[in-house]
Formats: sequence, structure tokens, C-alpha cells
Amino acid sequence: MRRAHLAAGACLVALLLYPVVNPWQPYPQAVLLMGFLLAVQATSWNIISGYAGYISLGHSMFLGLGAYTVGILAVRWGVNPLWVAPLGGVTATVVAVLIGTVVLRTRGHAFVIITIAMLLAAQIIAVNSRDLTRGSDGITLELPFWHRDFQNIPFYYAFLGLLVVTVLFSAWIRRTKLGTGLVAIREDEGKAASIGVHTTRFKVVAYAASAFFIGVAGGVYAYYLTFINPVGSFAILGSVTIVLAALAGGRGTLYGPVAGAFAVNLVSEAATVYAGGVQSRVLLFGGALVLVVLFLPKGLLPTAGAWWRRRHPAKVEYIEQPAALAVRERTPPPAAAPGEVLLSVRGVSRRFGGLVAVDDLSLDVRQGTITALIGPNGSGKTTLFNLVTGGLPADSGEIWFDGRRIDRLRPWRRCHLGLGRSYQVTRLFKDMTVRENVVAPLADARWRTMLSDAVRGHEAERARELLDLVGLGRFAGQQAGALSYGQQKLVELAQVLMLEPKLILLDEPAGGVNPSLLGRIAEVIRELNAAGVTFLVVEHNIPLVLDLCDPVAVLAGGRLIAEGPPGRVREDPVVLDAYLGADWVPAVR
Ligand SMILES: Nc1ncnc2c1ncn2[C@@H]1O[C@H](COP(=O)(O)OP(=O)(O)OP(=O)(O)O)[C@@H](O)[C@H]1O
Repeated sequence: MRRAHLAAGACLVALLLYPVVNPWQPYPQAVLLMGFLLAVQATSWNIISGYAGYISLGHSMFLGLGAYTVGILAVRWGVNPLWVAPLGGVTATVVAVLIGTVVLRTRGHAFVIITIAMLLAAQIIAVNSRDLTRGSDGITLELPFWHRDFQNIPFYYAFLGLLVVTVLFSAWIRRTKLGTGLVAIREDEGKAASIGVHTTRFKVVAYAASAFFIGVAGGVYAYYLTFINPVGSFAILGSVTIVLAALAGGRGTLYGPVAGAFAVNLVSEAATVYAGGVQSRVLLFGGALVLVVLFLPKGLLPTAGAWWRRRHPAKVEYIEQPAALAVRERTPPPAAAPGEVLLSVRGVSRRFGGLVAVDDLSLDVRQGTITALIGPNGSGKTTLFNLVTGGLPADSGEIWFDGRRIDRLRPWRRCHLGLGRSYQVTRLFKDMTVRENVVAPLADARWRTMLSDAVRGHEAERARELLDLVGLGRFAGQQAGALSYGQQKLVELAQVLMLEPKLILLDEPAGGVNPSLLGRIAEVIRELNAAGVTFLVVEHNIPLVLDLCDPVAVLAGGRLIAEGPPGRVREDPVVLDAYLGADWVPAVR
């Protein structure tokens, strides 16, 4: 990344000097200026569509909104458009918040289509609000106030300045917990919510943040053109160009959208000069989009970066593991006293069509226990976990945790109250490093937390401690997706432990894990339990369950069929009949 920053700095110096060294070249200056404008838009778009993965095909709407705000205000108030350009950003942001609050409930194709619809709706409103916008006739603005000898050089620096600020803003967002949360949403939104990310707020903030600088740029652009009309200001081709630029350069990266914007701008210019203008541009952009998706799915910069790393592989940093486990006492003392009910599931049911997955189930988990939840495949164990953590709503019944009713709370609220969980099939954020995964959980939904550094000093230390605890300290800097399945299970455990939950729901912690790691997992659970953490464990490895857990609850057909100490449950004829099998007991004795 340092190399990329240096290269970007060198390019910036060259661009700053270009009009000074070469002042009488209006054409190349204009081409560069349009490149800056496109780069501002692609970098902004990248915040919602690259970081958070919500693809917007209507983002040029914010350019039009900025242009119209500034055009209308400049004409009505008789002020220079440049002085009111920031208000273009304000309008774009306010509209983004209003739209985002509704639209960001959808995802995938629905979101893409709605963003296009919004763009077209904005165009129709601009055509029909004649009193405000002068309809199809458009608005003509005053000519630039500077002497014509300066040509468009002031615009050149205005757009370059805007680009620098936009890139710095985007870099800052990526460095905060907001940025990590957005990437988490892109990779697995349900999981992000379960580790405390207030997904609704994060998405709306990202959408608003992705609109502001486009709105400001729209205001400056209106002055540059000195004329705006609905068709030009709310053009779908503008949105397609933004998407193409970001995809070509590298969606989700910092400099990718900038590099892509310059590349696309050059192609666009070539089309205008050599192939006859707008029609050929549409054809070229369509073809380029197909080629990028087929041959450069990650974009130019990430592909070049991967090629460079293959040629110059970095050495994996090795951190010595501590000789012994060092589990700290829980810092916030547990609310419930040992033996008191911490989680209470009361008459909860959940159906999937005609199938009753959880059937009027009641179950208590007491503070300080390692409670097992076992039962045949399909008996409703994972569904119960989803009901408790908020991944699924219950059809009926109540769920209480630490003295509070939680069944109507959103998943992140339940996490903030002290509920952590791991998944049957690990759900790490595979494009993040192991360290980033461990620090991704959020302890609360405060704005201050959201805008703080992604990895704060004490968190880095805690992440290191936890990774050492599960024996994976040396993999902290690696991509999580590169680890083995068993190692990913351990990283997910470290991730859950980051927030020091009161209760951890472990879904098949031993599934797919080799015997030596299994011993380590059991050891970690025991140590944490001794330090005050309560566990509810779903597991099919019965010897492990009987050794580790007490009490044991048995589900079958979504109902609780037995509950009690392991010695009693393993001899219960109902359990033998429904799950363990008649010949099981002699085999382990
Ligand atoms: N999202 C869903 N849509 C439809 N049916 C579902 C859904 N989730 C679970 N089920 C069904 O509900 C029942 C209970 O599934 P669940 O995953 O809770 O069982 P389980 O006890 O965790 O099984 P296993 O031990 O195999 O993990 C199964 O019949 C399953 O097919």
C-alpha cells in the first residue's frame, strides 16, 4: 500500500504542475478535467457499491441534483455558482439519506433496478417542475468570472482539489470501523449484524457519504458547462460510465476507481474523436463492460497487485505462541449470579411452510454452565440458535436474556447485550485478514465507535492475545479465506470472544476439526468458562459433549425430549431411541 500511496503522490504532483508547465494546451487540460470529474464520482460510488457491495446504477442522479441545486440558487440569489457548490453536496446527501432509508432494505437486482428508477424519476421531476427548473429549456448560468486568458485552469484545479478530498475521505472511511463494517456487509450481511454491526445505519451512512462529493462536483460542473438541462443532468450513460470506471480499476480498492476513471475517460475521448461521438461511446462502453466482467473481474489494480505479489511473495510473519493459555477474568462481571437463568426460551415455535422446525420449545441456560444442545439432524438446533441471535424471527413465544426480553430486538442489539455465536459452517469474512476478522465485532452502536479507527491500540493487543489463545497468532496478517477449515473455526471463536460475551452459542465447534485442534477447542472453552463465560453448545461429537458439558438438553422434531446431567441423559431410553441408538452406550463405556 505504501508503494501505491507514493505512486499516487507522484501523479498528483505531476497533475498539479501540468497547467503551469503547459498552460496553452486547453484540450489535454479539458480531457484531464473530465477524468477528475469521473474519478470523483467513481471514488464516491465505491463507498456504497465497492466497500458495501450495494451496486447503484443511478449514481449520476447526485451529479444532476448538485448541478440543479447550484444552478437554481445561483440564478435566484445572483451569486457565483462556485460559492454555493457545497450546497449541491448537501442536497445530494439529504436525498441519499431519504432514499437510502427506504431503498437499502432491498439488495441485489432489486436495489440496482430501484437506483435506475430513481435516476429516471429525477429526470422526469426536473422536466415537469418548470417553475423551479425551467423544464426542458434548462438553466443558463453566468460565464466564469475570471479573465479568458486563464481558460479552464481554475476548473482544472477545482476538480483536482475535489478529487484529492474525495480520495482522502474514502481512505478515511475505509480505515474506520464504518469501513470494516461495510466490507463485512458486502461479504455476509447476516453475519455482520450478528457481530454487532448496525447494518441499516451503516448502509444509509455509506450511501449518503457516496453522494456528497458527487453533489459538490455537480455544482462546479454546472458552472463549467454554464448550462444544465434534465436530459444531460440525469443521463443513464453517466451512471454506466461511473460503474465501468470503478469496475475496470478495481471495485472496493482505494485507487482502483481513480485509475479506472482515467482509463475510461481516455477510451471515451478516443470514441468521440475517432468514432463519431455518443452512439459509438454507448457501444464501446457496453463492450468494455462485458470484457471487464469476463477478463478482469477484480479490476486493473487488484489484478496487477496480485501479479506483483506472486512475483515477490512476502514472508509470513511468525509470532511465538505462548507456552500456556492465558484467559483473563471477564472484565464486565456477569450480570446473573452463577446458577441463575441467563437465557430463557419460553414456548418458542418456528415453521418453514408446513414444517415445524421448532415446536413450542422451552429451555433455560444457567449462568456459568456449558450447556449442550444435541439431537438428530434436522431436529431444530441451528434454527433455535438463529431465533435466539435474531437471524430468524420466531412465530410465537418469548426469548429472555439476562433479564430482558430480546425476541423483538435486531441482531446487533442482541450482540451488544452480550450474545455471541459461531456458525456450523464458518462464516468468516474471507477477503479480510485474520486480524481484521477478529476486530470486526462492534460492542455498541454509537456514532463514536462507528467512526473510530478500525483497529485501536488495545484492540490490536486483545486480537493478538485471542489469536495466541487459539494458537493462530502467526496467521494474523493472512487472508482468512486462505486458512484451513479447522483454523477458520478457531478464528471464528476468537472473533466471538472479542466482545467478551456473557453467553456464547457454539454451533458444532468440533465439526471438520482435526483431533489435535479439537483438544485445543475443548481446552479454550473450559478456560473461558472458568473465567465466567457461559456456553450453549450444539455438537454431534457425543464423547466430547459428555466430557465437556453439563447439563445436556436433547431436541427431536423441534421439541425438548430430555434434559439433565450427561450421565443421566446418555442412559435415557427416550434419547437412546431418538438419537444415540440402542448400541451406543456399551460402545463408549
Ligand atoms: N431457512 C429454512 N427454510 C426452510 N427450511 C429450513 C430452513 N432452515 C431450516 N429448515 C428446516 O428446519 C429443520 C431444522 O433444521 P436445523 O438446521 O435447525 O436442524 P439441526 O438440528 O441444526 O440439524 P443439523 O444437526 O443437521 O445441523 C430441517 O428440517 C431443515 O430442513
